[in-house]
Amino acid sequence: MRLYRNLVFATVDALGEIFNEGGYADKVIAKTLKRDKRWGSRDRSFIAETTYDIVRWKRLYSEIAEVKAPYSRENLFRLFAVWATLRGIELPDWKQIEPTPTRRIKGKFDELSKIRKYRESVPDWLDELGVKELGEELWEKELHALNEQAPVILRTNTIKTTKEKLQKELQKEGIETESIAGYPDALRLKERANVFKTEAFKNGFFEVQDASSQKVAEFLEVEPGMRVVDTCAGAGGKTLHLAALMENKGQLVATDIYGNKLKELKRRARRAGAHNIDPREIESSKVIKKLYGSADRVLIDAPCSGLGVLSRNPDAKWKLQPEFMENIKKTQEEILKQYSRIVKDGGKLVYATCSVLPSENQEQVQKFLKSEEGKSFSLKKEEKILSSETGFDGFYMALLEKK
Ligand SMILES: C[S@@+](CC[C@H](N)C(=O)[O-])C[C@H]1O[C@@H](n2cnc3c(N)ncnc32)[C@H](O)[C@@H]1O
Repeated sequence: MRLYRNLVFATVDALGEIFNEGGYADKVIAKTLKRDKRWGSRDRSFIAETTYDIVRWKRLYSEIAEVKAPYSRENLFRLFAVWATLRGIELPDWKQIEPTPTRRIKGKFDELSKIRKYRESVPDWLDELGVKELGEELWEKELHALNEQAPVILRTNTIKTTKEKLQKELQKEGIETESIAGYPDALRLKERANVFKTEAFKNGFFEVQDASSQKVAEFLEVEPGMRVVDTCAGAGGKTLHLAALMENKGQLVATDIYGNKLKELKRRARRAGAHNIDPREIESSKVIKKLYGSADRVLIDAPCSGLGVLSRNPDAKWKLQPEFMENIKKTQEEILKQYSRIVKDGGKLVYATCSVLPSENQEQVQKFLKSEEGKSFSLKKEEKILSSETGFDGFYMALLEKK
């Protein structure tokens, strides 16, 4: 593989923003890719994938390169040199890249790979937490799976098309996909491609959504004509799926504390042809109180650590802090108690997270069931999805019924 100066420099700039200025990898990469209109799809995937790789393996590569935060430009080039060397790519003789002894890099890699926190590249505190929550063996497997590059999965928008028709449309645009057993609306890309550029996307025939995430809306057992509330709707990944399962019939209230996310939801809903969504920003507790006792179905896709989606969001390893973990658990507990009151008698509630930690998942549900607010609910079923078992995101979902 030949290394192109402008692509490597763009990657190093992106890494500087992520590591030194706290930028979010997805946003920084999206901005970087806008820098040069002449970049083709290969150039763009070089920048995106190399940046994600170095973010993913930050601790391991820093240890090998003997560099520390805050990273000087010279140090960022060192990290890049480690990345290239470990992939067998010949380093160019640019002045920014010092001659790096390949044998030394590989030797250090072999030595550090014996220790999990370096091999899987995680901060000490997170490694300790993972072991405490899942046990040594399961954490090791899960962490390894979460360091793999995530596959690209689409969810067919059944409001507008069928999976078979979508597959043909994409094929016409040069994109090959395959079905996934057990996931009725999902298609997996055989090769990575920028699906957002396709006519099929512009026409609202699909959304990009991980296979595990596609299970959540199904778990809620919605039916056309119901009154459903998606309490932590964000930009609407699951809201849009719920709308499709409800066949656009009934009422789907989508709330979130961030109005800008709901704006994005509205845009996506228009593209998807979903007409039964009523977005409501939670500006005060009144917005939720007004909904008490009114819904057949309630989804709480709770804010969480996001540890189950590390494969698509590897910078969370470095951005998460122990204090955040404590606070988010309190938020989850409060949200469950408050938002469960939206469910009417005989109605159902799904509590879901994209975390693999029992303390954010089954332990929260158990605590809720023992609380005053949870007394009238019973647990119907729950599913713990591990990335090491499915190859998709780590997720948790529980279906509760109100007596
Ligand atoms: C896991 S994300 C939701 C993802 C979204 N459901 C989807 O499928 O695309 C959690 C969401 O909860 C929102 N949130 C955080 N605290 C909240 C609260 N107290 N009430 C409602 N939403 C909240 C966040 O803004 C975020 O959008």
